Amino acid sequence: MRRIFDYLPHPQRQVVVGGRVRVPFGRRMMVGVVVGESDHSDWPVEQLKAVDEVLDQQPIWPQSLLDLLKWAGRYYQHPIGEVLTHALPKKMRQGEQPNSADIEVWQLTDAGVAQDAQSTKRAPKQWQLLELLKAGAQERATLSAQGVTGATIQAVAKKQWIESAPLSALNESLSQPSNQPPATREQSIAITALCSRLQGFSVSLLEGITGSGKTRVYLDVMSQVIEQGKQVLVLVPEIGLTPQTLSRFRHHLGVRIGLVHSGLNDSERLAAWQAARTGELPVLLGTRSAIFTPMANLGLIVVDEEHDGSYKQQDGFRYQARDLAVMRARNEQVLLLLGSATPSFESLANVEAGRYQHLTLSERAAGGQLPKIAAIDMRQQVMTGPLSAPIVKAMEQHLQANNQVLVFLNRRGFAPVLLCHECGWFAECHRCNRPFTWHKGFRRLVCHHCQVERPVPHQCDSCGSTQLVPVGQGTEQLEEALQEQFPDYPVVRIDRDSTRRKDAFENLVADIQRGHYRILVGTQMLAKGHDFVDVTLVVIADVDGALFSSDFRAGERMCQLLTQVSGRAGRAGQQAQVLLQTHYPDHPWVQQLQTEGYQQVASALLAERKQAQLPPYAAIAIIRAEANDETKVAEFLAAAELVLNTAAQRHEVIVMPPGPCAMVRKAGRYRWQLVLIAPQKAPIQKLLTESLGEIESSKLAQVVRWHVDVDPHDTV
Ligand SMILES: Nc1ncnc2c1ncn2[C@@H]1O[C@H](COP(=O)(O)OP(=O)(O)OP(=O)(O)O)[C@@H](O)[C@H]1O
Ligand SMILES: [Zn+2]
Repeated sequence: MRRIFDYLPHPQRQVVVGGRVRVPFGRRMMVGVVVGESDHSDWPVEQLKAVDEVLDQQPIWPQSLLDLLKWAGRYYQHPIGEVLTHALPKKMRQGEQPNSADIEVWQLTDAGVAQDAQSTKRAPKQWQLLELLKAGAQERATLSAQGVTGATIQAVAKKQWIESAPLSALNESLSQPSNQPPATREQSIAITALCSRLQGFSVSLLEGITGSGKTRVYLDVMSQVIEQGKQVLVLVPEIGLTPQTLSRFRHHLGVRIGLVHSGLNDSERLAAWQAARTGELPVLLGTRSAIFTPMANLGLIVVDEEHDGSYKQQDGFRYQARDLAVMRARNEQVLLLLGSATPSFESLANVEAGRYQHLTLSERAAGGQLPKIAAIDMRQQVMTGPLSAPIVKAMEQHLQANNQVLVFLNRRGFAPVLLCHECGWFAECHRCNRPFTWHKGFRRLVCHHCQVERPVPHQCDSCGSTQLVPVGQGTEQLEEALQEQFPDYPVVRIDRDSTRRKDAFENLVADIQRGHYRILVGTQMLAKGHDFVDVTLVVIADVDGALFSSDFRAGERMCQLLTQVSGRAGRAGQQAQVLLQTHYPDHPWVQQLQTEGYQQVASALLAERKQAQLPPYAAIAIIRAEANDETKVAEFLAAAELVLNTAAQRHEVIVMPPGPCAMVRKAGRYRWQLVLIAPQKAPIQKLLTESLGEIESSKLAQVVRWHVDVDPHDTV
């Protein structure tokens, strides 16, 4: 609900703003957060109920963070109650008291120290755990981020090779920061520039080409902040929290690092939150939602891969964590460091406008040149397998030289369409009107839009023929074909399907690092952020579909993705190559990426945005609605349009007439949207604030599902 509720104070105890209380709500008792005090209410005082129990003597959030949360609720047009709930660990929402003693720490016993690889030969996971603990005690949360499951811990504990340890063991186990190679000249310049800005608020964009050693810059600046006794908050993309990232941070900084990731249980989440909040935790490393963690003594925020789409929450409270980081750094008067090889156009525009400091790393830290992309014109190739002859030949060369080859294809499954050879019928999801993807390994057809599954048919639904053939290829098919073509070189596939099991992703990445595989096939999960030092050839199997997207951000996204994928090659300074298969070698993006770097392509595309008056040179918000009945959706948005058009703020905002989304039907519901555009963000915010109450109170608002998306990532 887009509102707050009034209560009378507790009869005896002091109620604090920003603290939790237990209150009667309807027939239940609920945990609530006090957002303010007032000496009057719009309700008659006899109708007001009193706070039943005061749960916190102190505010849970510092005032600055509570202000940020309130601001976020207003800016993203999301009910403050849900915003505050979103920002709290589950146990806090349930009314529990924070307790940092819940941290589970494990260390080796004497018997554990005595084990060797031989004694755990049949249990490699157990051996991995023993090896990890050799350097000293570790938290369960850090172990799970490195791919160790609870089951493995239990099994090894049962053998009495490990035991739980006090929190103090953790600090003893932290090694002295290890010696690092000297920073490069460009890294030193960036480090000095950043360290001179550690007082007060500012934003710096570190634009460093792939492999230029941005992490090294973060770590050196972080050490300085930690030395001053302050805390650092580091945000990484959803798939960026790998064992490798964690171990780099641990070794370089030599301090305890708190983690916020999806593998944590509720107690661990609460423990990390509390340790950050009290200031005892020097570094908190987490994904999107970590931006809401209170920190007693914040000195720096780092957002790695700041362009990454996973910083935007795509349901419920649709915030952008990078943008909130800017507000948070301002509220708490600290430096915000944004890093990327392919900065978002929003950040580039802020640099252009003089709002952000711009630092660049233009050379690879380990030497060597950034590989250039070379397009292979598919129209002239005779195809015998998924990859064209020049690519197969290049792969052979790189594999024979004992290097790894990465093959990128952003399409999961075996084939995107299963077609009847006799009549042309194809298996289609009736809830989305889109073809099913055939997953050969799971023996299922899966709709990639609504996740619904069905068994693979043996016969055509229409003519009964048994001649069903796959059309197009996904990573599963590519993996199979490559393994056949290169039987001597082990192939691994990394995508959402091959990493479904909880620890699978961490383990596969670790195995790639150890050189267990020579050919790596995968989607963007494989393409971003990893430092695979043996990869010397990157093959981009297919981009043609991405060239036809109607979203105005399609060009930006494609250039970012291709630059990031290409950047996995030659990171240890070797000669490296990137080959791209396309039927459209003359397409301007493909052309530009071959001859120029991301910077040039970005500035050309930014100029187009400016001319077309699209973000980042304009602001957009979308109201989306969906329902089983299409007329209801259309009616609801038409009514919303009317409300928006009669509102006082209307003149600065263009209200586009409602229309169907590009994918008009999904999971059985029809989807329409209404787009608002204005030269600035403020008028849109004012207009929405003024109008949403009325839009929400209409009858149709209860019938259709709808939401507001401010600064949407997807606009079609
Ligand atoms: N000063 C240095 N001297 C030698 N090697 C370095 C130095 N700094 C970083 N490296 C090495 O260079 C490689 C690339 O560094 P890093 O992964 O930090 O790059 P990055 O800028 O984050 O790249 P990307 O954007 O592609 O993820 C790593 O193997 C790292 O160990
Ligand atoms: Zn579907």
